[in-house]
Amino acid sequence: MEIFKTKSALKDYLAPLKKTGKKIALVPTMGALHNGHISLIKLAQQHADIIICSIFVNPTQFTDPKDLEKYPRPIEHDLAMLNEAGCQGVFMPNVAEMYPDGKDENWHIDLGKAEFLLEGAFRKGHYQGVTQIVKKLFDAVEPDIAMFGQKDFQQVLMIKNMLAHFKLPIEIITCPIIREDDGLAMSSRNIHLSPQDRIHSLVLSKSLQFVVDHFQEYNLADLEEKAKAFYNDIDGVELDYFTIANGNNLEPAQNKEEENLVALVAAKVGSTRLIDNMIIK
Ligand SMILES: Nc1ncnc2c1ncn2[C@@H]1O[C@H](COP(=O)(O)OP(=O)(O)OP(=O)(O)O)[C@@H](O)[C@H]1O
Ligand SMILES: CC(C)(CO)[C@@H](O)C(=O)[O-]
Ligand code: BAL
Repeated sequence: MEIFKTKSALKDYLAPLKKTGKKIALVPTMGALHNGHISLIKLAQQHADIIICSIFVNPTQFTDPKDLEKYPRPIEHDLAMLNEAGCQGVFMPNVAEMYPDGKDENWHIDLGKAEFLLEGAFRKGHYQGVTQIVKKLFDAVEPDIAMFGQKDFQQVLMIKNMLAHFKLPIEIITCPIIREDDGLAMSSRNIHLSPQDRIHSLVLSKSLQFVVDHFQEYNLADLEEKAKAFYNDIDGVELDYFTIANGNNLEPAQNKEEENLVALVAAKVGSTRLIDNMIIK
C-alpha cells in the first residue's frame, strides 16, 4: 500500500494507471477507521481497480472547535486496517496541502434549501466545509467513482448537489450503514461514549426501527411523537431532531404515500453527538 502526503505525489502515481484504463475509486474519510469504513473499501473493490482512501480531518466542516480538537487520530491503526483490506493508496495530506491559501479561503456554492435543514441547522456552514474539501479531494484524485456512507444521509445529498453544480463526471455510490450487533451505527465518535452512554446510545437505532416497523400502523405525526417519546427521561440524552422526511429534499414528509421516505435522528449522548437514519421506503 502506498502512502501519499501531497497531491503531486498522488497524481504521479495515478497518471500511468489512468492511462492504462484502470478505474479509480475514492473513499473519503476522516480516519479513526472502523468496519463501516472498511465496508466502503470492500464495495469500492467491486466497482473499481484501484482504491484510494483519503484520511483528512477537515477543519472547515467543524463548527465546534472542541469537536475538532478531540477528533480521534489513530493513524497506525488506520493504515493497518486499510492495508489488510487491500486498499492500494492512502492520501493523507496536512492542512497546508489542502488549504494552501489558508482555511478561510472563499468558498460558497448553492447547495439548495436542504443545506440548512437538520445537520445544517445544528452545524452552521458544515456542508460548505464538506463540499469544499470533497471538491478538493475530487480534484486531487479525479476518480471515476466515490463512496459515501448512508449514515451521513444529508451529506450524500449535498455532495450530489455539489457534483451537479460543477458538472463533474463522478459516480457516487451510497453504501449501507454498518451497525454493531446491538444496532448502534458504527461511528468514529463512538469511542467517546462512556459505558453508560453506550447503553443509552441504543435509543437512536431503536426509535428509528420503531418507525420502520410500525409505519403502517400510525399516521406520521403519531409515529414521530412515539419515536420522540423514546428519548424522554433518559439521563444525559438530548434529542436534537427526529424527523420523517422526504429523502430527495429532506423536507418533512407531508403524507405516508410519498415515495423515498427516511427517518433521521441526531442526539447528544453524554457529551457525544450521534446521528443515524433508516430508509422507510
Ligand atoms: N457505520 C457506517 N456504515 C457505513 N458507512 C459509514 C459508517 N460510518 C461512517 N461511514 C461513512 O464513512 C465515510 C467517512 O466517515 P467519517 O470518517 O466521518 O466516519 P464516521 O464514523 O462517520 O465518523 P464521525 O461521524 O464520528 O465523524 C463517510 O462517507 C461516512 O458516511
Ligand atoms: C466526506 C468527508 C471525508 C469530508 O471531510 C467527511 O465529511 C466524512 O468523513 O464523512
Ligand atoms: N461523517 C461526517 C463528518 C462530520 O461529522 O464532520
